[in-house]
Amino acid sequence: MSLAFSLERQVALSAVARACRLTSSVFNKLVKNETVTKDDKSPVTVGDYSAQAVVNTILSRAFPDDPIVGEEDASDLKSGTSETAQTLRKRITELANEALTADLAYGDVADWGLGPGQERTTEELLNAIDRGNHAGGPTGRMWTLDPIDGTKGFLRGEQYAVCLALIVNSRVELGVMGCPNLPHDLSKPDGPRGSIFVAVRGQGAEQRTLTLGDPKPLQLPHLPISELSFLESVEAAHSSHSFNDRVSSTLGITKPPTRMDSQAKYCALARGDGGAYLRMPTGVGYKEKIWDHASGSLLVTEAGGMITDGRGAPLDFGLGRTLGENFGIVAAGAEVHPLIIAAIKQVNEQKV
Ligand SMILES: Nc1ncnc2c1ncn2[C@@H]1O[C@H](COP(=O)(O)O)[C@@H](O)[C@H]1OP(=O)(O)O
Ligand SMILES: [Mg+2]
Ligand SMILES: [Mg+2]
Ligand SMILES: [Mg+2]
Repeated sequence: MSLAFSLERQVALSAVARACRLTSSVFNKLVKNETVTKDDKSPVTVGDYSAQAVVNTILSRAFPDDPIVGEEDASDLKSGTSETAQTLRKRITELANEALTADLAYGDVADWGLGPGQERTTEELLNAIDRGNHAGGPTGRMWTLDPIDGTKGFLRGEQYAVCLALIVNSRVELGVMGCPNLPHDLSKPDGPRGSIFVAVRGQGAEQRTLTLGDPKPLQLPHLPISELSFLESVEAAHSSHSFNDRVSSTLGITKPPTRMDSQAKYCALARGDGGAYLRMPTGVGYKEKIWDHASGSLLVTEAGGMITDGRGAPLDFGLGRTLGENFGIVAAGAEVHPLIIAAIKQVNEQKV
């Protein structure tokens, strides 16, 4: 008898591993005009588009009936007539095809449309990106993809993650994250780096190499307050650093926060770095997206930790493309999590 979601896990690992090779190689070659600004003022690069094209192409071939909720869409790319738009389309086609046609590697199956000779046309690849336009919702199977989470970190040469999760009836069942720049040891930032993380509900969490070898099970250690350090965003606009400071003081945490872009924070947490991830909104109005938390939330719970919003409510992945009214994120070891929720309440009460 095979384990639940074993095929989905194999496909997702293969897709994320290929996307990570693409994003790592594109970083060194990015040139002017390969990064554009979206309507919400956030950046998107040829790396984000090509990685979404690669992952969606593989998913569509392996699971043709599964909808995908992906961050990027190709409408501007398809309609653009400028020289920049034409260059972007050409680059995305080259990069995605390079990744899709690379030799079969560990776990790959040629039937997924991979390997030499499996080139796609520009139109096919842009349509694959747009397979990510699903609206989400409470029932059925769906994948959610952030092809580059933490694009600002990616552009700085710092942390980012390729994040893919399978949601069934609002519940995350499988999560895979590739972190090409994450140091194996955070205290040695110039040492070896790059890992892929995977979790399946009820089957635990593990860390592997970027070529999917050497699986290591992950278990969140119990860290006393004296050893805790909050994992938080680099970008001050994405989560409130000052609020975290106040929660930290309330809890008696003395270690400085560890700032890191993207869902790499969940990966660091799951393997025992930091001990807690706190993300409180900087203002009203921003709704967290499901692709920004689905894979990370399962990784943390399968490593023995807990995750809720800032008020202690469960994250709701069945409301559409966003987490709806969930307010902030708290992820930590099971012993520390309730203490953080209590400290947040205390800080909020002091404010009024
Ligand atoms: N105002 C905001 N508040 C919270 N998160 C945001 C905000 N704007 C963008 N984000 C998202 O936060 C995530 C990165 O988080 P972090 O700063 O912790 O790395 C990205 O997915 C980013 O979206 P985007 O992918 O569009 O850049
Ligand atoms: Mg992204
Ligand atoms: Mg993101
Ligand atoms: Mg983005």
